[in-house]
Amino acid sequence: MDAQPIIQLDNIVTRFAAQSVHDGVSLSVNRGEVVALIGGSGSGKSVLLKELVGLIKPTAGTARLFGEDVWAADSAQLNRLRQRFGMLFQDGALFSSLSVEQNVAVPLLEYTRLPKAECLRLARLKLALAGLPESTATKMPSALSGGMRKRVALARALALDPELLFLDEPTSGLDPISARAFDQLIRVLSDGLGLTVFLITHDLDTLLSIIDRVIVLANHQVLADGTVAALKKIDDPWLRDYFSSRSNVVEA
Ligand SMILES: Nc1ncnc2c1ncn2[C@@H]1O[C@H](COP(=O)(O)OP(=O)(O)OP(=O)(O)O)[C@@H](O)[C@H]1O
Repeated sequence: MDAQPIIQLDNIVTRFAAQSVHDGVSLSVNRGEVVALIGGSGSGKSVLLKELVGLIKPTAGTARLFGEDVWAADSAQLNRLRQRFGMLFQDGALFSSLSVEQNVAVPLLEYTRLPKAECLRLARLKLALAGLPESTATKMPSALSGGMRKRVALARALALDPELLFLDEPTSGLDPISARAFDQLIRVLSDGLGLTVFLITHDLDTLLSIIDRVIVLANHQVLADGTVAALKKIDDPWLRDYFSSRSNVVEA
């Protein structure tokens, strides 16, 4: 195992005008871990993810990926970093005017010098990795179910063989069976490819089935960091509410 964390946030402070979102958030994720970030609506989970991938600049503190300070990196360094992680946005963010295989080929065309035919061939391999049948490759995203579109977005996030995957609410909008199948796919990919996964979720089933560690954001800071079993023992009102409002799932 790499001694250096793959993700490291130190003392992140985020303010939007008078609104304080983060006030000294520190956390780290090691290679091969599957870690979930949870917290109430508006607690700053998505903003933290955006700060990590170079989309929103924190007011203070450092965000490191693979040991490199994201916000001190020049554009060439940032480009290299971007090729080492994949990101699955909440809505999938597929290009509606491109076919499924063309969507998955976008990062390959952008970041490699491979000929287009080779990019499309690799795209079809990634679609298979994401559990999609060959017949989906030439379809348009609008012809697929929500679960299949998520898998296409996952295939695209895997296009450049990333070491790290960011997922923003991967199971939102999926029926329970598709959600569990998607969870298992993430775990299989993490175990099989040694992928490090950092995801935002509200889905307790995801936490219970595939997550190694959970980090809780509340009151602008990290409230807790540990396994689900450890978190359930913490005497905190937010955590108590979180688990009790979902107790039927926990018992099941
Ligand atoms: N670009 C922005 N400019 C100003 N305020 C923002 C911006 N992005 C997010 N915010 C604010 O920061 C706060 C945290 O937002 P964020 O989307 O990170 O919450 P979240 O924890 O992901 O919530 P949810 O679970 O509902 O998705 C919110 O109050 C939001 O309105």
